[in-house]
Amino acid sequence: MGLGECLKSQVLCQVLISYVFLASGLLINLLQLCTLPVWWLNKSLARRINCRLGYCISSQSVAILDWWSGTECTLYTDPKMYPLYGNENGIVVLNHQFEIDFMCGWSFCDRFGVLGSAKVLVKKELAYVPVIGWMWYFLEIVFCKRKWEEDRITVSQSLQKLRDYPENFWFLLFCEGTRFTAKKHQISMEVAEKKGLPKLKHHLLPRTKGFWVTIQNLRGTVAAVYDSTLNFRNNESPSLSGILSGKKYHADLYVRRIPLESIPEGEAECAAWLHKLYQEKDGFQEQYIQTGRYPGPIVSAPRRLGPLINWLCWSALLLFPLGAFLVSLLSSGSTLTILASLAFCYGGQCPPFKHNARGILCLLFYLTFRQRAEF
Ligand SMILES: CC/C=C\C/C=C\C/C=C\C/C=C\C/C=C\C/C=C\CCC(=O)SCCNC(=O)CCNC(=O)[C@H](O)C(C)(C)COP(=O)(O)OP(=O)(O)OC[C@H]1O[C@@H](n2cnc3c(N)ncnc32)[C@H](O)[C@@H]1OP(=O)(O)O
Ligand SMILES: CCCCCCCC/C=C\CCCCCCCC(=O)OC[C@@H](O)COP(=O)(O)O
Repeated sequence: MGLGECLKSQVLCQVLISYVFLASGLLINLLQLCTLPVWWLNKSLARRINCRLGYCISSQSVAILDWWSGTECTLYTDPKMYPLYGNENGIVVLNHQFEIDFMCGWSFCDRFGVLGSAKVLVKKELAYVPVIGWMWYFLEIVFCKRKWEEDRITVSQSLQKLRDYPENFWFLLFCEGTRFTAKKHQISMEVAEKKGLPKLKHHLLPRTKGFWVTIQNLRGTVAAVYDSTLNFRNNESPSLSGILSGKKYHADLYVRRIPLESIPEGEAECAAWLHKLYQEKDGFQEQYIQTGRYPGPIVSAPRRLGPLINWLCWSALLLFPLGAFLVSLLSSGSTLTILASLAFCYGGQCPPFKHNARGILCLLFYLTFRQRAEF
């Protein structure tokens, strides 16, 4: 193991990264709160400011993925469509299988200049997660309760508000509605059978109502659906903790641009269209598993320096006071205080506390990533 890898695998590094993310995130949340008066004076300006502030948070996750772990993201798409990406509004339909799929999504957003304005339909519970959830509130992210009787009104209202959004945005939809597991797949295929729909091998049966309501409300605002299929090389299942400890993965994303006019308007026709799309997506997944690649050419969408610069600036800003505090602690000369601090910092690496340190570090992520067993 080289020096770089050894450094990245240190729990202390991961604690420092998390500290920078949390401290800067809360500070940015506070700044977002301060933009509230601007909303009443100049809504468009408030939205643009919040895009920049949101970028300061989400691009840290991109920096961890692209620069800290060195994960590579390869794009398969029609080169003729490439100039449109980032220069129009799009609805992204993505498979939901991997723990870090949202990070790869954000990385592609950054590569096309729409990271600050990226939107998504997320479960309401995520709105209460500090930093990310609070940031989303100011970015006008669309929350759903996964109770159609309520969502049909609230989701429509939130989508209508995006019609005069001042920046180009991508609206991400995980139509499967939850992350893929074997058990959920089995239940979902039973539903498919009851509905007389063809079975899918690599996807859950898509939930069609959210897609239909999105198309209906964003028609005229959004130019196309970006049908996107994500996979990782070597059959890897990447994890957030792997990324944090510097493990490099290789993501492949296949994107097809489908003009919105070609999607039927009626609810039943739109649902049938989405089911057909997922059958095609299933075929692309199968092809990837069999051959290690998607149909179509690879186009270059390189990682950008912005996230790295943003991350380094926040790190410098927030690690400096921490370092100054440690120096003052050491120079205090109190043996007891120094020993207590060392025990606090390194205790997490000694058995039986080894996993506790990571446990504390990942508490926030646990709240977010826990899977609902009852689904
Ligand atoms: C160039 C590069 C391109 C792309 C780059 C890629 C991406 C970048 C883009 C943006 C990035 C931005 C942000 C990313 C950041 C973070 C995102 C992170 C995480 C979000 C994760 C989530 O929160 S996912 C959960 C929330 N989302 C959804 O649920 C969406 C899908 N769901 C729906 O649409 C639902 O319809 C609903 C939520 C609107 C309403 O749900 P409800 O359950 O009330 O109704 P349903 O219609 O779904 O259910 C009733 C019908 O479903 C049938 N049924 C029952 N059981 C099942 C089952 N197990 N499977 C399937 N279907 C089932 C039931 O029979 C009913 O059928 P009907 O025929 O009567 O409709
Ligand atoms: C710490 C260093 C910087 C790392 C940056 C990473 C930021 C991560 C912080 C908080 C995470 C918030 C992002 C939310 C994305 C979570 C995706 C998710 O939760 O999917 C669950 C969804 O499928 C449905 O779940 P269930 O059907 O309820 O099961």
